[in-house]
Amino acid sequence: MAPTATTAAAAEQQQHPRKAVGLAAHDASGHLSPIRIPRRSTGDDDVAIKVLYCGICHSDLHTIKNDWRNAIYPVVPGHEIAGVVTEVGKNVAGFAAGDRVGVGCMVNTCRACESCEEGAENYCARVVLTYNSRDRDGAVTRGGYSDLVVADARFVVRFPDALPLDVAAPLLCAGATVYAPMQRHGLGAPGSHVGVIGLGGLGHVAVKFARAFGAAKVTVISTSPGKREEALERLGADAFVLSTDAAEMKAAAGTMHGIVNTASAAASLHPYLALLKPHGKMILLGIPDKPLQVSAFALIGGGKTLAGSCMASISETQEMLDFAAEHGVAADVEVIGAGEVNAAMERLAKGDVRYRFVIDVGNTLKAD
Ligand SMILES: NC(=O)C1=CN([C@@H]2O[C@H](COP(=O)(O)OP(=O)(O)OC[C@H]3O[C@@H](n4cnc5c(N)ncnc54)[C@H](OP(=O)(O)O)[C@@H]3O)[C@@H](O)[C@H]2O)C=CC1
Ligand SMILES: O=C/C=C/c1ccc(O)c(O)c1
Ligand SMILES: [Zn+2]
Ligand SMILES: [Zn+2]
Repeated sequence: MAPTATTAAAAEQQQHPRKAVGLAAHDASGHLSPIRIPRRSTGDDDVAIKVLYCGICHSDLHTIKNDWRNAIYPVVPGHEIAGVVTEVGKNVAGFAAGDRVGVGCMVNTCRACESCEEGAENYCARVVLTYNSRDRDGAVTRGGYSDLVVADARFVVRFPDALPLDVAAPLLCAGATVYAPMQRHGLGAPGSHVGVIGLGGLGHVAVKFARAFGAAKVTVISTSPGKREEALERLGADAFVLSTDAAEMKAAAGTMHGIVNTASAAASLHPYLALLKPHGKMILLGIPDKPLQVSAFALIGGGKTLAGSCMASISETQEMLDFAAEHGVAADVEVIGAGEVNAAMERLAKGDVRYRFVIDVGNTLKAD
């Protein structure tokens, strides 16, 4: 006999006896409201974390609005989770109570496939995302818009002391997601010219990492003229191209060794691919709700590469945090209270954030 909703809930309650408070969306309106969520007891390989901050990634907005048609409601988003360890399981050696730790985009994998074996967990076909995924026990994962998370130690990273948690939380997704492919493909390497499409959460951190890598030139390609001055005066970009300005796009054509594409909405790739030098690479990170189209000539002409990249491995994420601490890279954040999260989502949808909202979970998300 198929389990009913009540038997499934009872089973989850038994497996997950702890109660946490979170923020959940119950439908594609994306409206977030308080919810009590079950959390598992701290297992032998687990780390229990008191959440202090959680970044708001555009993937959170895509998911609660069901842009990708994969929402498992109620969705508790959040995969830029920063906090302190409260308890560790008996097999956990690398973490102790009081440690400053984070959880990013994934909380489990199959641990046996080629990707897992080579430390590329982010490419495991059975990766379990921090939220909106089914874990191996069948429970739906719920993310860091909550006051407590319990995660396997394999998927927990440590914040260097030099990184304050509020500005470091967005590095767990935005930072890791741009750092990993930029390193893998040499984007932003010394002597190179790198372009960044989309000056948002991922984009502004990509500019900072390119600067820190020693890029010869960093160009922001943006739909927002209002971001020009800040990109040039404060974020460290050398040039700013307004993508809606044909003359500016023409002047930049054929000048870039690589481009990091973080656009969150569907846009023709052709004008952007034209910015690449011959044999240039575009790394596609943005996940619009509609498929992208590309003509063969846009890639064949010039021998250009279009490559996707998904999140980052745990080792790449820890390497990125250590690099960021050493080179003074952190996110530009607007810290908000839990009660402001719906207004923040509306602003994020309009690109009205400089450049990452971060929820002050520790001080503002509490059980009634
Ligand atoms: N591949 C992966 O593993 C990951 C993918 N993502 C995805 O990356 C995307 C960006 O995430 P995030 O940085 O948090 O989002 P943000 O909303 O912070 O930034 C996205 C930026 O894209 C630009 N943009 C928006 N619409 C358009 C458009 N029509 N054409 C061109 N540019 C546009 C805007 O920049 P501007 O105003 O300068 O034009 C905007 O600020 C999302 O789709 C997210 O789901 C996120 C993390 C991991
Ligand atoms: O925002 C970070 C993660 C995005 C993402 C990667 C892979 C996948 O299947 C998703 O649903 C989201
Ligand atoms: Zn994300
Ligand atoms: Zn695997």
